[in-house]
Amino acid sequence: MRAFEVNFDGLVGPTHNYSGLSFGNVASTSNLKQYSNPKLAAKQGLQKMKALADMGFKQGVLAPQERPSVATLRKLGFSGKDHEVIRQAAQQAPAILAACSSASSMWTANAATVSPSADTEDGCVHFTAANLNNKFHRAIEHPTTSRVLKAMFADEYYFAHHAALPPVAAFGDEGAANHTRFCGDYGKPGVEFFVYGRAAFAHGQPEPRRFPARQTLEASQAVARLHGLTDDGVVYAQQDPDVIDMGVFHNDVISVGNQNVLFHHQRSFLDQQRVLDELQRKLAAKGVEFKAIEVPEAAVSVEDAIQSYLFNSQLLTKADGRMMIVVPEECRDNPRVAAYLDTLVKSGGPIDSYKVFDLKQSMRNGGGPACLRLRVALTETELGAVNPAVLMNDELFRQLNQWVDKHYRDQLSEADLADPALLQECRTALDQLTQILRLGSVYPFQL
Ligand SMILES: N=C(N)NCCC[C@H](NC(=O)CCC(=O)O)C(=O)O
Repeated sequence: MRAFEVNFDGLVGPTHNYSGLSFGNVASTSNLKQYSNPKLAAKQGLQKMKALADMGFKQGVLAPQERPSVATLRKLGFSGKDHEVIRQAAQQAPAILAACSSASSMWTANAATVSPSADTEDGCVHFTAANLNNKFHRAIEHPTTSRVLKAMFADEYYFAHHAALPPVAAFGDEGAANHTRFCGDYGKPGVEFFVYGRAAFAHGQPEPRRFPARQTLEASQAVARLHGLTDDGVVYAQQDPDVIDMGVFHNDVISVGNQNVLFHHQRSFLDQQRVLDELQRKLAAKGVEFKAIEVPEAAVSVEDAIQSYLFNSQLLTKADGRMMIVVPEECRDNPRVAAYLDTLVKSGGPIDSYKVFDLKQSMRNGGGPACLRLRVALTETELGAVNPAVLMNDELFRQLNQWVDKHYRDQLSEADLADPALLQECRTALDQLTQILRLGSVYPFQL
């Protein structure tokens, strides 16, 4: 049966702003207090989705969340009517209001880890929502993420949903940003590659000293167990801790994979050769010839990789079987990265073209093309069981642009987050969105 990779991109929410919330993510902390443009951010994301859908790639959309999260503010002791909760938080704890207002669910690579049916014991597609435990503003995402995913992948015959792992640092889980699936055909059994930043229950193992390691080995192992993966279909690797300390806060900032290809930096993993050998061996046992494209530090430094987001790219298989790499404009603006990309596509290797998108609104918070999408490999039958209203086409693109034009502001500052009208605007917009995407009631204000 035919099978596809479907990319579900996060629709940027109406409260998109720059609050410097992610210690260890250089773009986030350095753009603190800049004015954001939520309308432009949402449109940049929609442009990418539509352009890729028009090129023949399967593309879906994942809804944003209700922000500010009044429910979270109430848990923290702010009380009264909703607008009073916001007023109190703005006066007493503006940084907490900002955290509760983040549109960070747009980076759907962090929404969940997904294992396709060909890899799992029970033959279902498995989803585990990521607890995003390392950052408060992201740790509040998973309950709504789970409801939205269930509204998109509702059929229990095909889709199995797991709640987020226990919300403690030892099980810190950042979802698909640290997970790559290698395979031949998307519908055939593959090897799932889990990359972690530290082992929580081991002592004396290397770990970063400056910035946090968000993902633990134990979290990755728990997800593999929940999904019913077998040892011959799993490889674990530790990210180089020194590189985390330079600002590589997720593995998808230093490597990306698709089918049998891994595109990665020379300094991606600890014990890199062992990792590559294990991937090669386990894939060979499934009849797949693994190809690693290693970018040397001499061609693109770790700093350039972080600044340009070369590896936070999408590798997409075209109809002719060759791959296209989707990169942010920052890659073209960096002369060393631009030169590398030109050489790469002319090298005769599996990647023979690249496509550039302007995603600056998201990039300023450390979110490139790969952060903005959750990959779900599906057979034709499974794709037929997905809520069709979330799949991108001309009509949905038109509707969503119109919806953004109607409800989004084109400027947002920290002070604007104190405006109680913003909450109302957000709820009105999301209520309509759940009708467009036929999600039912998924937001706290709707429950
Ligand atoms: N690499 C992947 N897959 N995702 C990128 C996530 C960026 C996100 N930034 C933020 O949450 C910044 C929000 C702010 O500072 O306002 C984060 O650090 O978790």
